[in-house]
Amino acid sequence: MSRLVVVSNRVTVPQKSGDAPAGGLAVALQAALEERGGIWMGWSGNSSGERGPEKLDIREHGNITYALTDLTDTDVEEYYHGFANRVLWPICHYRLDLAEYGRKEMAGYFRVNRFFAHKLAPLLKPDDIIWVHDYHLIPLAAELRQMGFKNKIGFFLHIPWPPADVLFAMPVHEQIMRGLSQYDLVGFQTDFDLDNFGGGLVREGIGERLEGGKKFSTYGRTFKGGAYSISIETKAFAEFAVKASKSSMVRKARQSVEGRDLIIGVDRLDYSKGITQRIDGFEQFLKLNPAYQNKVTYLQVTPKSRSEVPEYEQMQRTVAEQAGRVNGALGTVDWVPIRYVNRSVPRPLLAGLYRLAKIGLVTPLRDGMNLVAKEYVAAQDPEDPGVLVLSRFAGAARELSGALLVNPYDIEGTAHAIARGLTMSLDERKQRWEKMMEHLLKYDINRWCDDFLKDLTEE
Ligand SMILES: O=P(O)(O)OC[C@H]1O[C@H](O[C@H]2O[C@H](CO)[C@@H](O)[C@H](O)[C@H]2O)[C@H](O)[C@@H](O)[C@@H]1O
Ligand SMILES: O=c1ccn([C@@H]2O[C@H](COP(=O)(O)OP(=O)(O)O)[C@@H](O)[C@H]2O)c(=O)[nH]1
Repeated sequence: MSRLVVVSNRVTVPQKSGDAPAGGLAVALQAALEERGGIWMGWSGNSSGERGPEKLDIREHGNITYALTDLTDTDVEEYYHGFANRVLWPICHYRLDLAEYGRKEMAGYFRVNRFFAHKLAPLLKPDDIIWVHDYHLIPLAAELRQMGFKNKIGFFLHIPWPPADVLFAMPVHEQIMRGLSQYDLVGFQTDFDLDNFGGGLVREGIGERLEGGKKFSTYGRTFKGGAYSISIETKAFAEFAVKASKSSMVRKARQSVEGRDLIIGVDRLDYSKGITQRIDGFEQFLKLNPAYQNKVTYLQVTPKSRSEVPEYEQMQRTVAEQAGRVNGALGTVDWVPIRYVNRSVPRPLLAGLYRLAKIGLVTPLRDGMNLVAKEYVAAQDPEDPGVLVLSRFAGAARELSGALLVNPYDIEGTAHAIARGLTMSLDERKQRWEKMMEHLLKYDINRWCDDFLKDLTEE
């Protein structure tokens, strides 16, 4: 069997404590690679004023070889903060208003991709299967092809792909599309994203959809496309949640809510996650349903993310102020309606908290998939499952039809869904949960990985 070489910007080498990293890509790739073994190459997360050592930092853990490279401060500024997170991220999340395009950042993005290709090249063998992940590294295949590599190279985009009119607002959209054409398979989270991609090629007159959208022809190449919904280790996570719910930390959390119903939200501090609209929805719920005042606690776990990017820094203040305002207005001497935790919580504890919560509130304005939604479902007690309130704009909504689907821009709609979830009969909760759990057991992280690699390697 060919060796698998995974490349992504974010690589998280397991710590001694066994803590899983926050961020779905790292969590999912860790699980996928543990099963198969292989190389995982990417950014170490470190940077300095000058280019670091020539050699990659190689670390072995189980059957995974981690190959890490440092970047310079300028690289991080231009490639990661600048182009990836201030142009591609907002555009792909339909936020043209937040895109800050600059030629310097764009050049830095392409430069770092070339740098990654040169770092990766010495590790590669002719029959390696290369699997590149996410928007940071779209031009990587083109760089490798230029260096003469003929390997099968696949690409998976973890975030949404927008419709043509949104994409074309990005001045370098053509270079980006051209970059994607150098892969053998380009995978998206949902059929909607795949459709947007094909639609963009056709609209711009630069390509064709073949075989009903399963293949594309553009820039002189024909390559496959597909939708592969990323997932979790469903069975293991469910077992994990049972164990975690008996831990002292979760016991303490249970005691601290003093018999109130727990509502949980877990998201990186990111404008795409709809946190401010969600808090408005919760406030509205309390106002419309005063009988629930002092009867529910909403726990929002929100680790800091990309804090050097101005929009994220600003959001940190906004959310903290908003939670403070709601607590000030509606809280009482013995009840704090919103518990806002602005740091990362280890996944074992999260699993137990999900199981404790009557409602999982997952309301992004736009999200590639959202693994938190899947984790919440997997963690539930089959005899007394909680209710998932899920944004229709999360990739996960294409699969989790047992959730209460909401439009996150409709604040009252979210408020009503919370009320509906809290009063739902046990029979209906079970029915909805069983449907979702059955799906997640079948379509878990291994299925995602197998399906993608099968399509990449088969002729
Ligand atoms: O690496 P960071 O800049 O700290 O950000 C964390 C990750 O955020 C994004 O995650 C996406 O991937 C998830 C798994 O496929 C998906 O469920 C979620 O909807 C996406 O937002 C980003 O795409 C990753 O590259 C980042 O590592
Ligand atoms: O404090 C936290 C917050 C999140 N996560 C994990 O980070 C991932 C978030 O993935 P998701 O796809 O929901 O969103 P992303 O952050 O990748 O956009 C999930 O596995 C969470 O369990 C975590 O371990 N600790």
